[in-house]
Amino acid sequence: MTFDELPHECVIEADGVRRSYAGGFEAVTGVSFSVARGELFALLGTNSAGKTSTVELLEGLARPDGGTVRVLGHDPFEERAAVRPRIGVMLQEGGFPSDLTTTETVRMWAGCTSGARPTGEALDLVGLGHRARVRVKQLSGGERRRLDLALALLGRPEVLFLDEPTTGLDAEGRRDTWALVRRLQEGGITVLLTTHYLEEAEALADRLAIMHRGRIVTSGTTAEVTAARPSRIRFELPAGTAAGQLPLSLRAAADGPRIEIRTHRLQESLAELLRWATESGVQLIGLDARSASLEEAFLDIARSAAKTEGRTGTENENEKVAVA
Ligand SMILES: Nc1ncnc2c1ncn2[C@@H]1O[C@H](COP(=O)(O)OP(=O)(O)OP(=O)(O)O)[C@@H](O)[C@H]1O
Repeated sequence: MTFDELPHECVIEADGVRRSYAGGFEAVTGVSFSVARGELFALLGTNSAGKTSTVELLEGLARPDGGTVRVLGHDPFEERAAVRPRIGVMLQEGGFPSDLTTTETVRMWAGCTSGARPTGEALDLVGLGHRARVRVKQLSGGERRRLDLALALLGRPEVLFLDEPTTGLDAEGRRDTWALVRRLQEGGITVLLTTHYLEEAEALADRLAIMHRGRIVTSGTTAEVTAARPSRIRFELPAGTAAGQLPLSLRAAADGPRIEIRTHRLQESLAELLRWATESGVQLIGLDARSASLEEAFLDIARSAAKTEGRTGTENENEKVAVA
């Protein structure tokens, strides 16, 4: 039996989950997914898609208004005492008393954590060992996020919930956090990550789901999510050459001199374009060909969902998408 054929223990399960807020607004409208032991699952979404509202249910912070959630085989709200010691939670915004040092903060937290790591180990794990005596108010935004992470890891959790863990970190800090998350995953931890950074999901996630307006629009591995999307070839034509001169099969969206060809047959389309350019003596300026990325899949989903809802493209450009 290969590894893939072995039955994987399901550690996180959401089945038809719903959540409404006061006034009747339904923020989560029937979300289902599962995460196997040792997997990293990323929950992505447009602004206000309902990611945090969903994750809070899994963390046991609220009871779903419909459907069921299970973490490590338990209801995280009803059986909080069984679940809480085995999970680590890094909320979007942690709040610390700002006059305490990082060591005092970790010690205080350790007081309410069973089987806590030694303070120095927790700080070293997130690269804050050298900031042990610094007061929280003197830490940078990125260092505070790392302190949040140290607290989430204090009880050696089996399951880690990371809600936008790298927001506010610079590129180096973000990559350090990714490396740490990978190390933790190698040690067998299961991770549920929400992020606005598509590159972060691409770098870390075994599987992911994209949410929009309270529901999951698509899910799978990055390859599965991007498979149905077209690849893209971009270039500019030199002065004196018009888009109309391109071979018929490559007539493309032209925006001034800039041409964009969307194709499901990248190799064939590119070969045809290069043959035409060589035979016609045309120099393609800034030629760039790439397979569909998660970013494109995300934008496509946001655009088509907006169209279905009768919103304009201009409005939709406000959807928060960041590429680190
Ligand atoms: N306590 C609350 N009371 C009322 N509405 C709320 C509450 N919390 C969230 N909402 C609404 O629920 C919707 C989903 O919010 P949520 O924070 O879950 O989305 P999100 O995907 O995490 O968003 P973002 O990525 O922008 O942080 C939003 O419209 C939000 O305004």
